[in-house]
Amino acid sequence: PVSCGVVGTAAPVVATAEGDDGRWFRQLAVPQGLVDDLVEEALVWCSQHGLVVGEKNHPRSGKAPGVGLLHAPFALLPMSFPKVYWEQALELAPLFNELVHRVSLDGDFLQQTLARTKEVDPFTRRLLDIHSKMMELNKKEDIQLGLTRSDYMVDGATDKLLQVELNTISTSSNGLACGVSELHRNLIRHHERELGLDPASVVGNTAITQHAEALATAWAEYNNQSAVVLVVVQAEERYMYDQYWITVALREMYGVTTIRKTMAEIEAEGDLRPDGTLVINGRPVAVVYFRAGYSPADYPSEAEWRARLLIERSSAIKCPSIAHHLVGTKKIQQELAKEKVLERFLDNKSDIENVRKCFAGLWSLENDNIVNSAIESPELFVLKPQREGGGNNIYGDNLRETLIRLRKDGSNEIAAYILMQRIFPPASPSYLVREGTFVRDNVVSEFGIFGAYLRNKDKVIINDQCGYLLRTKAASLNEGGVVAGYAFLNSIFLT
Ligand SMILES: Nc1ncnc2c1ncn2[C@@H]1O[C@H](COP(=O)(O)OP(=O)(O)O)[C@@H](O)[C@H]1O
Ligand SMILES: N[C@H](CCC(=O)N[C@@H](CS)C(=O)NCCC(=O)O)C(=O)O
Ligand SMILES: [Mg+2]
Repeated sequence: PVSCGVVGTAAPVVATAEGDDGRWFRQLAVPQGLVDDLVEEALVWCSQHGLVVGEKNHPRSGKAPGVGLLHAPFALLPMSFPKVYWEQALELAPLFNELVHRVSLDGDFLQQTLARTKEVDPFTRRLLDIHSKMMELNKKEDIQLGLTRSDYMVDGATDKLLQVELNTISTSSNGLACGVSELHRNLIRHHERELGLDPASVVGNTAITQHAEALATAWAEYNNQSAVVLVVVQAEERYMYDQYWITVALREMYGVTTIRKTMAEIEAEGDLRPDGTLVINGRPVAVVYFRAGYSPADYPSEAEWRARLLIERSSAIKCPSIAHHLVGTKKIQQELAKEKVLERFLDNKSDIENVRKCFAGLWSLENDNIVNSAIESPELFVLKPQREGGGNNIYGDNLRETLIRLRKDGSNEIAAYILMQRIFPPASPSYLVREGTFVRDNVVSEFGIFGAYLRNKDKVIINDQCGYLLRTKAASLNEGGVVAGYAFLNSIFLT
């Protein structure tokens, strides 16, 4: 293993990503002769149970449901996952929910921390402008709904569970994640003897029911029986089936109506009543559930920014509010990792310790020692812009060249990025299925716990974990993400 003289934090000793050092993280073993049958059964199951995405080559698969379907990418069988990490992540969920809420209340902290980024990153600036307008209006959000997801990787060198990021907007795969654990249970049930695992060992996923419950409870808090839940979506959405799992459950379990609108449609069809009610074509909106709006691509014109401002100014419950959205930026993640900052937002010492324990190395580019280390050993770091949705990070030689360019230019563009310690999870062989065929590859996994936080003034109505997401990808890949096209949906059985 290579250690690097990274100053200012425990030197991350790098475990090799090659070879099978999976230790406790292993796909359930499957007799070689059974693989083809399992793949065929799994593909049939996906088709019959809506574990599907829109097929990217089909012209209308992102426009109309039921058109151009393809099974979602999945790992053939579940991954063993040590109970100790599962329990640690569960315990952290309500702490991160509370942290997000507390930080979202400190408008000055958000504005100051992002002030440098604002100068060089137009997207973050537009979000901050809406946030500062709300501060000028002294806009209070009595009812707050946060549907978060905290993503982790186990660092192979230290066996520590380290947070990759905290998502506060459009946390997705909450629908499909449930499907893949059902798929695995089904396969194991039909081959229990050959696979030697009790199907009940596959950890059930409560993400659909708990997200629906949180949205329905927020809708009830708004207390207008004729109001709807507005789902903000992209015009082209091949992940719509993940979203429909939540909105269909909302209707079937709670009788709550949802409407799907793009930001452009909201600008064209939306209005504010004098009492602040947001109406879309005359229908009052209780909750705005953002499944878009997290990326510059979601704001192709000023119309979309006007829609975001209209929503923010309204009395609708925003999931998330602009403040909650900003808390989820990578810059804030990096700031919260600085000494003594958590103490500003959390009271309980052991809570603070538990949160801090899962932080990986996180630095701004003003830290010359770290930038030098990263130029010297770029493979030990990840360079991150303030972007969400997967596929945005910079690695390896590109990371080194970017840092050298930024240093040479002496530009304040450095404030658009953060540097993060690269985490090397233990790798192990696994069968992965995409577009009807399987490959066997050495893989690493990223484990996310969804969180739901609902508060009405001082009353905390929900503060809980609400299901999980395991994403598995080839160990040779830098980037991750299912929508971004790198990772496969997976499930776990505890060991
Ligand atoms: N510190 C890290 N170490 C290893 N891989 C990382 C790290 N940070 C991000 N990644 C990889 O990049 C992917 C995207 O990074 P992330 O910070 O989650 O950005 P996004 O908000 O776009 O999802 C992650 O899913 C993971 O696969
Ligand atoms: N199309 C949008 C996708 C929204 C989206 O990319 N969300 C990010 C956090 S911002 C995320 O949670 N990604 C987990 C699944 C993955 O790995 O791709 C939607 O369906 O809402
Ligand atoms: Mg991510």
